[in-house]
Amino acid sequence: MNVVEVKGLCKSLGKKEILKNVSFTIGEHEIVGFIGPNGSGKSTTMKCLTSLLRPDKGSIVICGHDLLKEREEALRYTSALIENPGLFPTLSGFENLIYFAKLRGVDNARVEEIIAFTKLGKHIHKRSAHYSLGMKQRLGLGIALLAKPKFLILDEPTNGLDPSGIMELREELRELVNKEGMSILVSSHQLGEMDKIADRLICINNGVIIEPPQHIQEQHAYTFLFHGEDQMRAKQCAKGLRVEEKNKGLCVYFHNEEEMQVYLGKLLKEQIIIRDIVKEVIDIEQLYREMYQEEG
Ligand SMILES: Nc1ncnc2c1ncn2[C@@H]1O[C@H](COP(=O)(O)OP(=O)(O)OP(=O)(O)O)[C@@H](O)[C@H]1O
Repeated sequence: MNVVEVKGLCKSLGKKEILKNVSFTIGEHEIVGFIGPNGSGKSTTMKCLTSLLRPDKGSIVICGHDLLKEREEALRYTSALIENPGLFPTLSGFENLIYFAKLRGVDNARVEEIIAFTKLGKHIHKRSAHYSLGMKQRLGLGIALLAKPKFLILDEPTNGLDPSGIMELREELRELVNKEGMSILVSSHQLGEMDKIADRLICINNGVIIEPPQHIQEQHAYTFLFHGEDQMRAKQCAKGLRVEEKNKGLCVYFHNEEEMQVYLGKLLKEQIIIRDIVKEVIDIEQLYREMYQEEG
């Protein structure tokens, strides 16, 4: 079942058409990266999903509830962190949490769980005005999670985070999906980061959803080295996959690990011996530039 179904979303702000017939779905337990250049319509889409903006046309269904017709039901399953976490700077992290917990009718046990999640330790009792951006983000995320949403929206959560903060966020999001069964839509214009965080990407440019090129979807590439004629036989085993013959061997692109397992199984069956395997690094940033230059 899809957690989110967006169909034919259109939104103009002033005289400008910002979203042009935007449609996509998000499945259960998925982390979906929402990428696009500055001003492409990511925040506008997210604001429509949280009911901060009303679309001119189209429909949004969250956990089976139509956001335009059954707003309360649909939003009961949704939580969002859009732009800066809206914290009260003079209150401590703990007081901020208690305030939002009361507002949402959340019990103390859940507050304790969220305090542990934020990993703020003794800082939880310090004024949030003194927190670093990473600490504010963690507290903001904690507040968004208080009511155990099924669908979490994060608008550029990596903004201002250093590489270790980004790595931590990645692990936290994966944990939320695995332990709390959440689906997450996370936006960024940093494709490199999104590529690591998300299971799948939705790309937007100029208010229009565009297909990521095939090579972005093939996120695993390995170069295999074989003896003599084995390379030709290995190529025949790769029917349906993209392959490139290189001086050093045969580079094969896979969409996921399972596809690679199937390929390795075929090599084994054909008794083709692999001399070496090298994981290729796909220059995702370069692909991104090409993609938006082509579209723009
Ligand atoms: N209130 C408004 N009135 C008119 N135009 C607006 C308004 N808010 C946003 N826009 C325009 O809508 C377009 C899309 O903005 P949006 O914030 O959705 O993009 P974004 O993809 O989230 O960009 P960024 O990555 O910079 O956050 C931009 O061209 C922006 O200038």
